[in-house]
Amino acid sequence: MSNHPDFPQEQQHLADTIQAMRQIIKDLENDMDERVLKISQSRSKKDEVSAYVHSLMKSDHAVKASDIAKALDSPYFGRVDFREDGTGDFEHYYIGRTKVARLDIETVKDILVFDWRDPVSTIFYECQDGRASYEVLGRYTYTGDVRLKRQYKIEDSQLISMADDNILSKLMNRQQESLIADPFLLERLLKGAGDRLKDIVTSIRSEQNQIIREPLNQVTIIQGVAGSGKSTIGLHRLSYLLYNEKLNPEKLVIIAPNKIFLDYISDLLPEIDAQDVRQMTFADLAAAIIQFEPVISPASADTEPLAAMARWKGTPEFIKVMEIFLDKRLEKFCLKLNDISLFDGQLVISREQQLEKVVEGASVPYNERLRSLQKYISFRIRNFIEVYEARYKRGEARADEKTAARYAAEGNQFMERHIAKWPFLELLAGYAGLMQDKQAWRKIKPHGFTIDELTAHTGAVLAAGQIEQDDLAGLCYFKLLIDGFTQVGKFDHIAVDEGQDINLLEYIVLARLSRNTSFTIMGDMSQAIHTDRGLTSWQALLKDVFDEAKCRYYEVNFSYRSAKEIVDLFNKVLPAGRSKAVPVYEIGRQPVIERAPSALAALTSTLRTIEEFRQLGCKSIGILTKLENDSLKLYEGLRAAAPQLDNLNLISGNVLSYHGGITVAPISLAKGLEFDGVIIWNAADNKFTNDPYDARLLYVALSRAMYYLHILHQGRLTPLLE
Ligand SMILES: Nc1ncnc2c1ncn2[C@@H]1O[C@H](COP(=O)(O)OP(=O)(O)OP(=O)(O)O)[C@@H](O)[C@H]1O
Repeated sequence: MSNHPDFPQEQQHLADTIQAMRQIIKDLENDMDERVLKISQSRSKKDEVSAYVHSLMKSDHAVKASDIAKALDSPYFGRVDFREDGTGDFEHYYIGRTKVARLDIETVKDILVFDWRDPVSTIFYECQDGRASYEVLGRYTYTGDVRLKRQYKIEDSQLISMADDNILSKLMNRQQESLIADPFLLERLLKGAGDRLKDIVTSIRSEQNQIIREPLNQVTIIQGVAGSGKSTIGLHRLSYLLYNEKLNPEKLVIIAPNKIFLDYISDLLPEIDAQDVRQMTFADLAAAIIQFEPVISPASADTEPLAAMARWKGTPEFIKVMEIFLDKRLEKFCLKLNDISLFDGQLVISREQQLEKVVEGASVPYNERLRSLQKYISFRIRNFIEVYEARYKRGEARADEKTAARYAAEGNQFMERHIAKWPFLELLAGYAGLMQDKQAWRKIKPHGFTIDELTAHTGAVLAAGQIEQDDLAGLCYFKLLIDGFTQVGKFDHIAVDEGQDINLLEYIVLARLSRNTSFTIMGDMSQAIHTDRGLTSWQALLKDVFDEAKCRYYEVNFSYRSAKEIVDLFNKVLPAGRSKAVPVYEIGRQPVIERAPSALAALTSTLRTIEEFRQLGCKSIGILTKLENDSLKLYEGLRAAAPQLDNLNLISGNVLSYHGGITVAPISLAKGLEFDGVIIWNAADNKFTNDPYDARLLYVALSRAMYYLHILHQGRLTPLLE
């Protein structure tokens, strides 16, 4: 690539750019010095507005100077030559991670490098067969010819290599032989998993670019096969939205399945300027809503009828029960309301007046209704006493000090006694009460469990001071109905990863926290491996939660993670009717399937394979088991058999961070992660039957591997792989 005929020219361009960048940094620094002077001059003239503007500009320039300085090593990675229809010459646009522009921008030539998130950069990512267009502010569209698309590898301010026009879209038409010929992408894909998810700014594909640049205020759903870059695209989209919509990162949140996954994506966020975006699991969010850290019951609902109950608790039907419960309670309260007569009959608050206060407003929370009546009564009483006191102080004949004191005491006493009997609801007690109110459940016709089973089970867990994972959404919604979401502000955008594992009620809670129903939801229905929670289909989500929202649904089927040999294998275990993954590169080594006559033999083979993978250059190795217990035993077995193994880590439910190296993990917790090499600990037929649940679990396991896969089975091999 360095023998490209334009190489010397590009070297010169790079040198010129770097020199210009240094000059811009100097100009920015000079400008900052001048601003310091101007700030103090403005202050001495008591012109705080000017001082404020100068200090804003100063900090803005400080950030720019630091960003440009960081970009000196590698100012850009791409270039496109574009001529808008109806205009004269082709313009060269250089694309990098940071915008580099002179202080005064008079023409486009003053922008030396465009940020990858700028509208024009779309040409670089999406140019198809010599034509491209880009949109600015969602209103202006520029269309034209693309003469050249060029990629660069620049390190330490030196041009290492370059290549022209390798557009995946051309290859996409050749589905049969869809392997990518783009050397830059190939190099990137062969780089290995490393410890954390990586940014793909330099190699975003056309179909990914479209998703990243979807408008803010809509529900964007990305359904994609394993390794298709859903998490990566979703996070780049956040970066794009922050940059273009000028959002406050604190108002963006990523909801991910567990802490391990959050740790796994943590390195990528600063790379794409999204480090301040909030990151939490649904349980974290629930704790913020209900305002205490719940003790989650360790028992899992993986057997029927517990799983069926847990599934049901994630449906909108549960809301109906809560509403009936609260409506009835409010109705009962209203029935008990009577005219209030105080102060020798001089103050009467009629039942109708009180009722009006209680039923006022459409979606006022239950406790708030009571509180508003309380405030109203208290106001009327205070008002009466104040007016009476004023009358007596003015010396009016029919008012005296003694009566004023008596009225004040009567008012206070009344408020205390009267309100004490009101049925205000505390969250947990109220939720427990819901489980005891048979009337509220009357209309529910459950499948796979009885209402008595559900209410007794949930009541017992609550009585033990615990909460089940599957009650969190219900508790949040109950909180909404009784107090509202007063403590958690609304988010400008919510990104949900592994979105298939979030149930409808959880989505309903999230939707109530979203300012403009602005979501990016990434997931894969083929990876729905929880029997007790999650979605049954994206259609159900669109219909039951987002029926009134603007929605955009994407399917991505290219698998960028795994080599063709691995993709071919995991495609085999996918249940019929599911979209197959399309591989984009191959490695030339088939996965190995090995029968181990005993657990000891499997352990020996695991150690041998680890060594072999290391020889092949694997930095990260995953050893995956079906169950968490198996992982624990295997980890201990490996520790005992090979104490010298360095960086051997176990992932279990209470582990919060991911360390890379050799990871022993149950498949459910390895979801979302990837490894250079994967060993499946036991793919025997008694572990993975023909059941669709087992098929999905195995699919997740196999698709964690980038290059190498070794499948052990103790006993007969699972029919899924035969
Ligand atoms: N355009 C791209 N250029 C380079 N690498 C890419 C690109 N798109 C995706 N990848 C790589 O593909 C791998 C899989 O990406 P990611 O983990 O985001 O996929 P996913 O769809 O969320 O996977 P899963 O659902 O299986 O967890 C990552 O290593 C990512 O860096």
